[in-house]
Amino acid sequence: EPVQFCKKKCPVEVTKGVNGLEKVTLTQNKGSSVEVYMYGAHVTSWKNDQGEELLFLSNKAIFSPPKPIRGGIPIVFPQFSNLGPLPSHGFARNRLWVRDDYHHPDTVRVADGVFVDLLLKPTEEDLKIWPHRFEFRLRITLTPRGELIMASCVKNADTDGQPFTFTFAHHTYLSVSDISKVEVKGLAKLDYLDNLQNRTRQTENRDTITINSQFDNIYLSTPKKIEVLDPEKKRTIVIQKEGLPDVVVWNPGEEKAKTIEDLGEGEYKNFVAVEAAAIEKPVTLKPGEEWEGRLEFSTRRL
Ligand SMILES: O=P(O)(O)OC[C@H]1O[C@H](O)[C@H](O)[C@@H](O)[C@@H]1O
Repeated sequence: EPVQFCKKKCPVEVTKGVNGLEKVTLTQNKGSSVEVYMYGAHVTSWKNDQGEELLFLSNKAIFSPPKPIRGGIPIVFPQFSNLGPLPSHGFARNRLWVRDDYHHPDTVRVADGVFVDLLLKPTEEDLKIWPHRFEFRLRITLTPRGELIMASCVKNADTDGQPFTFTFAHHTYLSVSDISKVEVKGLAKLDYLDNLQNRTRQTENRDTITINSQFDNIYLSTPKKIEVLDPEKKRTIVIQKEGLPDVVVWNPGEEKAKTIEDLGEGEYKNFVAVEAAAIEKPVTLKPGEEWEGRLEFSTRRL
């Protein structure tokens, strides 16, 4: 008989998820929860105090390594898209991360709440395609008020080696009732790179972004706060970030969605990817140096 520590539901539970993949569930008393797969350090679910799911997860998501999981919050590291020699979006999203409960870098800000600490280090195989001894620490916190916080710390652990350079994104699939009604606020007047036009630089002239077809822009040097309004669900998802200057806004639209095998029919309507990122100015770390990023999600009634 295992010793029972928690009389109530354990705030941090490790169970087997889809296909037996290890999953960590964080819960708070008021009913909020977060689910994280060790495969990819991939958050697949976040529910607020009202028990509403805020993240989109495809009905056809494939939980089978090395396929990345379609939906939730994939970690894009050390390369965004095809901006380098690695496979698109790097490899962190299709590696098995480990629990890192005993090493808390002082530099990562601790918030009140339940959290899990995850770690990714390169295998010998990884070093063949990206020859840099990095340590990626990720603390995923669920606050007492049901907010989700992702705190990242990347270290160049190759103490007598070379500097390395990376790009990064939290590829967040936010759940929305209808993509054509969603409003993204906080990106007015900013320059962006249009991924659909060879990343040519343009300027956003709208105050509020609405999406009616395939959309794939990298907004540059964005403010710390971005809001995603869902009028049908009468709620706003608030994104606050530090160390992540860029924001990718992506939706494949109807035609492109049909070519994505792990996306169900019509499911493109039910998400908008709003990705806090560091892309335009890649991050370079000398041996021993660390980089930090912080992302916080909360909800508000409209
Ligand atoms: O299908 P994936 O490799 O997960 O990439 C999905 C999408 O990620 C980002 O949002 C890029 O800006 C898009 O160009 C890409 O299509």
